[in-house]
Amino acid sequence: MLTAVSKFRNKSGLASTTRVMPFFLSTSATATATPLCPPPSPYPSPHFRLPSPPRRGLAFLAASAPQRDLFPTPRQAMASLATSTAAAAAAEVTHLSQRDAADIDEQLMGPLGFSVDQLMELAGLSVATAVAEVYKLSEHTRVLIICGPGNNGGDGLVAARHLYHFGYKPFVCYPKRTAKPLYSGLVTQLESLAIPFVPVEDLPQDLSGQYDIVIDAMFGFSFHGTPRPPFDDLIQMLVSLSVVGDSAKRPPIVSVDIPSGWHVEEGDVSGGGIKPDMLVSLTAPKLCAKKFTGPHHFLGGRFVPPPISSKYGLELPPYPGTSMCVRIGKVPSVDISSLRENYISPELLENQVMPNPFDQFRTWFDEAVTAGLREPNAMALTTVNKAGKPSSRMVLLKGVDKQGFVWYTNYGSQKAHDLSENSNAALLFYWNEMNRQVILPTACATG
Ligand SMILES: NC(=O)C1=CN([C@@H]2O[C@H](COP(=O)(O)OP(=O)(O)OC[C@H]3O[C@@H](n4cnc5c(N)ncnc54)[C@H](O)[C@@H]3O)[C@@H](O)[C@H]2O)[C@H](O)CC1
Ligand SMILES: [K+]
Repeated sequence: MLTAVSKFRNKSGLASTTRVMPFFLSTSATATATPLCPPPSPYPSPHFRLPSPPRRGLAFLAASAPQRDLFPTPRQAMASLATSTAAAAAAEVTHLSQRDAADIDEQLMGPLGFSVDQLMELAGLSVATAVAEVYKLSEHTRVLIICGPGNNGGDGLVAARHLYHFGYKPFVCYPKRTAKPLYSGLVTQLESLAIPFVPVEDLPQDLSGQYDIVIDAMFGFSFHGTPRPPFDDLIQMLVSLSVVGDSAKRPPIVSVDIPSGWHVEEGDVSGGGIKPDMLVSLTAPKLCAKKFTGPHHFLGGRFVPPPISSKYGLELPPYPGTSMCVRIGKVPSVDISSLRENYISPELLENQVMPNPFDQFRTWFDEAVTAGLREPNAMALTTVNKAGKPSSRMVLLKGVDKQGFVWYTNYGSQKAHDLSENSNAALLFYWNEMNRQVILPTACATG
């Protein structure tokens, strides 16, 4: 049986999970022999040696499990997770003094041939991507960016532009504009996107009602002394915001490079400063970042060339893939019950589904591939042994035709063993980005 399912909201606004179009089709016309599933021609016959899966408790599967059908040990799987998130312990990461941060800046923009515009663009992009990684657009749309007079403020202006293009709705408070072409150009770019510039006096004393994120781009590593007006009041506004008890009821504060007002090396000396929820350190964390206790610490500014790394002995986590930011420190524990998604996909009605379930599957599958989903052929396979004990794992679809869905396994695997005892199995494709899933409770055939 093939069941096509799409998550949707019905017209009454009530969330509904299924408007089901069930199809019945046999994937087991030739189901006979055991043990099962050597792959049918023309597919090659892969044979993987598998260690026995753990018999009790959780099986930790590495992300590559679908391809290789491996059961890594929990320790291996956790190591893989740690690498992929590059969750380097903060203590192992180099923290820069104020002097070294300024020196590095000078060298980048001197002998190493960078321009300030370039570095600022990359810094601002890092901030925007880190924010988007943590605060999903669906729940945090309105972003207030408070920009200071120097390059930290410039990073904020650049981040505002990128956030706009990511779909957020930025508002910029930029009270002390610097009369240099770089800054006026950034302002013109934001004006051309109709991004509102909010005067300080128009900001509500309590920012909670109007904004979903507040980005603090007031001061970076050149800050010294105590903040002068109007930044003293702006910082106080963020201090009041950060003392609101329930962090879910107020906009999170994201500080760019340094929590504004903090001593660049000593941190929040008075104890009465901003307590950001997120810090995006640029190039390398400054010494004050050791005092940061919020849940999200990221590194951005993916432009450090080897001469700088070696001269300053920089120990920095690797950036994953093509990402412009990387998390530093441990991943915060999540309240699972608070995770939710508002599905706003179009309805799926029975009369919109193709009469032939294989055609419907093929259409959806091709759409998933075209949309660039990662491993759209990954599917959960559930088998049941003769004692009725079910087990699931991810495998890769290797073919589909009117006879059914094909995947490979070897005779020694647990799934092969289960299927030799009990031909009942289920397949589930889940294409999250498209709000679609396809469920196939079925019987399995030998290939
Ligand atoms: N290499 C990098 O990592 C890059 C980092 N970038 C960002 O640039 C800032 C540092 O920029 P800089 O212009 O040197 O300094 P600030 O933005 O921190 O601010 C200087 C600005 O602030 C005024 N100021 C200083 N103290 C006070 C005070 N007590 N009250 C009021 N005003 C004060 C000062 O007069 C200046 O006008 C770094 O942190 C990164 O965010 C680059 O964008 C890219 C390269
Ligand atoms: K800042």
